[in-house]
Amino acid sequence: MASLKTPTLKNPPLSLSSKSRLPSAFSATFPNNIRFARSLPQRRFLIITASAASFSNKPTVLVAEKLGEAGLTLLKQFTNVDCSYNLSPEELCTKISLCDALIVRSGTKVNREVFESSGGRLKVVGRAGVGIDNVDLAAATEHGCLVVNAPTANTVAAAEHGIALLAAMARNVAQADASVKAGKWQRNKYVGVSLVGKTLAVLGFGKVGSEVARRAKGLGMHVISHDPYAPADRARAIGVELVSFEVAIATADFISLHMPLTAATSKMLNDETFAKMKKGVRIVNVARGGVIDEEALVRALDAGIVAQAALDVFTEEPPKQDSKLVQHERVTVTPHLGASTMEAQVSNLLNAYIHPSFPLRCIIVIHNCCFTYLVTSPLQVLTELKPYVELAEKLGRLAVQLVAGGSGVKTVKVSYASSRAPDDLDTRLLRAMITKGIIEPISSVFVNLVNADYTAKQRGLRITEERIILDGSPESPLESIQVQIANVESKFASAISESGEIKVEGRVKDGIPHLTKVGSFEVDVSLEGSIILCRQVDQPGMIGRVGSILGEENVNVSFMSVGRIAPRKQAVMAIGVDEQPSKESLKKIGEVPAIEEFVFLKL
Ligand SMILES: NC(=O)c1ccc[n+]([C@@H]2O[C@H](COP(=O)([O-])OP(=O)(O)OC[C@H]3O[C@@H](n4cnc5c(N)ncnc54)[C@H](O)[C@@H]3O)[C@@H](O)[C@H]2O)c1
Ligand SMILES: O=C(O)[C@H](O)COP(=O)(O)O
Repeated sequence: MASLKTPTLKNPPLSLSSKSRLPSAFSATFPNNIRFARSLPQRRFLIITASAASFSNKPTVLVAEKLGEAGLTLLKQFTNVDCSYNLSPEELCTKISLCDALIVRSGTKVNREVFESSGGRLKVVGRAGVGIDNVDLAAATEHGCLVVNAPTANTVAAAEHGIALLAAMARNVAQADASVKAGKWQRNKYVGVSLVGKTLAVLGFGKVGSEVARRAKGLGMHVISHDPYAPADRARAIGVELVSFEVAIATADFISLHMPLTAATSKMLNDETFAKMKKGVRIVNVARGGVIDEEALVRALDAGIVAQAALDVFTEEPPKQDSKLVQHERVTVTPHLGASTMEAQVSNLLNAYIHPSFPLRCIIVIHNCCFTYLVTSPLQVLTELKPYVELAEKLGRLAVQLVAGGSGVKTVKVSYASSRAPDDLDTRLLRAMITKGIIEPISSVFVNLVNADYTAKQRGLRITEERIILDGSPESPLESIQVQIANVESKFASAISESGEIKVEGRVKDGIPHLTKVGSFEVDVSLEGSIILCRQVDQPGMIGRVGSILGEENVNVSFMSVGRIAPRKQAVMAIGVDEQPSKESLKKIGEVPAIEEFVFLKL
């Protein structure tokens, strides 16, 4: 990561007209005229190219722990940055309701209370570092909040610290240093052990573990590793043999821990496992304190099973000053310094803000909730889908408002008609938006891609999807989207199709979502503002009568369309209005003799 610098501050923002200079793969226009990004072949990240002026309403980012200055400077161009360190849990909960994003390191507990206190405003938690064990991921998902980390920013720093601790422990550097400073000269007391030829077991052969292994090989150590999920060929490629946990701990002279803290790895080293280790084993932990049962480690040290330990991380941080483990003579400790190099501190925040995925995950998320979802797909696809995303949400909104009572929605069927091959259309985003459209009008839940499926499941809402393959040109991703709600009554009987479900269908025309079918009636009204649907007996003058009722109240009609079964038979009139008509006007519309039913729907 030494190649990561802070050059972006020197690069002028691209002008909005400079599209031709952007590699097409990363050229896209986003809401609020935010334009991202151009790639720099010589660097490994993308640059946010929106100028600060593009952001009319800057979101607020709470930076709760100290980060590199360069990254903060960059962040300040695009957001209002509130750097508030050492907040108490109560202070964090109070502040969070005013923030769109939160950036933390390992010292801040982002628990359920934090998400609950945010009142739905918090859209992204950025973890400037690797470990996300301090963030309640389930609560984040439930509250529709993305959690993003910077998984590679401090890999080398952590690996180097692991090696530093390994060597310092083997040669009693910290203890000898303290002794000399105390005026002693104890050459015999601090005789160390050599690393060369010794067996090192790396537990967790991920990013940090493999870098530690590589470096240990360079020191002449025999390196084995246990990692149930690591590919053996990746280990073999650097001369490391993957072995079982039992073999690893039984044969190692040194053990270095590099797995995440999870339910499965919690207290992985305990009385039972220490008992299976080679007598005199030495242990390094730069992963997470919780992977070791710390009391058991003290017992193993006292029993001589563990000769020495070097620890950068603790179950409780900072550990109690009188902790037996910390005070143990044969234990070397550092205050969670694994990521703390000058280089890693810069790259942490840059990784978090300039990494190809992070601007999309963070800046777009906090600028436009619709684009919360656009984090894992190529930008062109996302740009192309944008009007369909709007259409999907609006159809969901319309369909649920047509349900009598608005509740009891359990079964929704979505049909996507498209000329594209099924593999060519990822409908997750559309499904999430339909879910949002259905759930939000009838609840206080905030729905987005992160929590859509979870929220639907929680509410017992089953959404099935069907693809209708059309012949024709696959230029546009979709011809139409149809949303059907089964087993419910409608407050607008004409919305019930022949097969008994509430049915609405829409299309995108000239980039604008249109409602094109209600029940069995063809209509055509752009989905902007609000809509009045009327069923009437088809006869002259109806458009004029309703139009003048609305006109009297200065309600602007944006669109009108009539769908009928046959001349002079029943028809459905769809009227788009820019303003919400008063109750009186709606009552007057209902009193027009030819109108048999009507409904007002907010988009
Ligand atoms: N001390 C620090 O400042 C510091 C800095 C960076 C990373 N870390 C910590 O180091 C750890 C590793 O980070 P990383 O970036 O290498 O993560 P990583 O995800 O790349 O690697 C973790 C590896 O652990 C493996 N693993 C999971 N369960 C395991 C188990 N039961 N037994 C053995 N291996 C298991 C995974 O398969 C994975 O390969 C994390 O806990 C991280 O938080 C600490
Ligand atoms: O998980 C990590 O990235 C490391 O433990 C570093 O944590 P820090 O950002 O609190 O230094």
